[in-house]
Amino acid sequence: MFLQSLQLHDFRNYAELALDLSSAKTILVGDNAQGKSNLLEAVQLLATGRSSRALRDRELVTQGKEQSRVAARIERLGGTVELELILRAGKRRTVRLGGETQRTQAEALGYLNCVSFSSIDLDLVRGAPETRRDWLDGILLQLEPIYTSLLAQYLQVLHQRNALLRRTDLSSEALAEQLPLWDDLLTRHATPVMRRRHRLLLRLAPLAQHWHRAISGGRENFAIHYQPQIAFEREDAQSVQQALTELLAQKQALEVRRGTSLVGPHRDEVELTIDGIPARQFGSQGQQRTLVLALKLAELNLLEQVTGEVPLLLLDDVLAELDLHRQDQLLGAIGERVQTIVTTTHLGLFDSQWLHSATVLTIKQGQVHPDGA
Ligand SMILES: Nc1ncnc2c1ncn2[C@@H]1O[C@H](COP(=O)(O)OP(=O)(O)OP(=O)(O)O)[C@@H](O)[C@H]1O
Repeated sequence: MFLQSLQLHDFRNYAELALDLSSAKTILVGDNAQGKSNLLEAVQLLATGRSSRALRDRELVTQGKEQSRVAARIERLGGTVELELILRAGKRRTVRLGGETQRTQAEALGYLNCVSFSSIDLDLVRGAPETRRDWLDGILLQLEPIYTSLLAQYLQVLHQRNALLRRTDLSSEALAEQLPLWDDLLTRHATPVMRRRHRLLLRLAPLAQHWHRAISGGRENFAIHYQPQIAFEREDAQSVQQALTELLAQKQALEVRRGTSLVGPHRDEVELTIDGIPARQFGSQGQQRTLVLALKLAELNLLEQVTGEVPLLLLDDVLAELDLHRQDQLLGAIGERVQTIVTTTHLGLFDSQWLHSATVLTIKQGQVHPDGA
């Protein structure tokens, strides 16, 4: 897969951009706050429908403007794909594929696959469980676009069930009457989300272990496990839903007291251990970085295995965070095959061979100039 071009209109600090990407490696260099991350964010948005930095489209549309346009031309094994996204402050998005408006955004997912790695990802190991859940979801959205609607449906049911649990005007009898319906909906929508997360981690684990051994020199034993609140002994849908229903029954009194849902994939954890010890609390900074790098490289391999296309790699200001050994591992893994866009404030951080084979573009106040301009 190759991202041939990117066009932006009134997106963040870009009034107008038409960028042709011709080499496998592009380095975007510029001072802080010039628009480097904004450009990668636009690519991420086309790949996953989400931004890791913005919660609302309003933040993505240039201040004072009504709407943004983000478009790309992607070369895939099956042919060239034109993707287009219109973002509006406070309104629905429009998604076009080959010029045709799609009914839902999910229909335009899966055409551009990318792995993003930024300094925020260093929180993948030490951050809150939500960070790891978001990471899994971001991969699943690309692997199986239908996951977008599975997750959205679950979150909607969760939201409505929480609203019910918070109601103060209901008698306990009235609540007890209404809850079983919501329990059924919650467990029914929770099950496909959890089964997909579980399967994803089973596939990611050996790949991440391979990279971890390569980077750490095989000295440590890394394990990664899905840790939902229920035992995943039997993973067929019926067993998972049954286990969730039983747990809900146990927690019901507590849920009513707290006024919130305490069971479901919104409480999932992903456990990362080094030699059996949780990396989150006990890993050194170096160990945590090695882990994150191994997870990202595993993500790259998995996307390629499943889609049959080499995904695009977006490295946002992250090389400076890695020591020379880890940089070498990363650059070695990328090799010549993986189209990579890297942002940096200093070209001095790059390996000279890499620098020679890359196209260097300077970003200044939302404009892109060829190197040296
Ligand atoms: N909706 C928006 N409208 C207009 N400008 C915006 C909008 N959102 C962000 N910006 C501008 O984009 C710039 C930030 O760009 P970006 O996050 O890409 O920085 P960067 O070049 O990656 O720098 P750093 O190295 O600090 O991360 C800021 O100048 C900010 O004011």
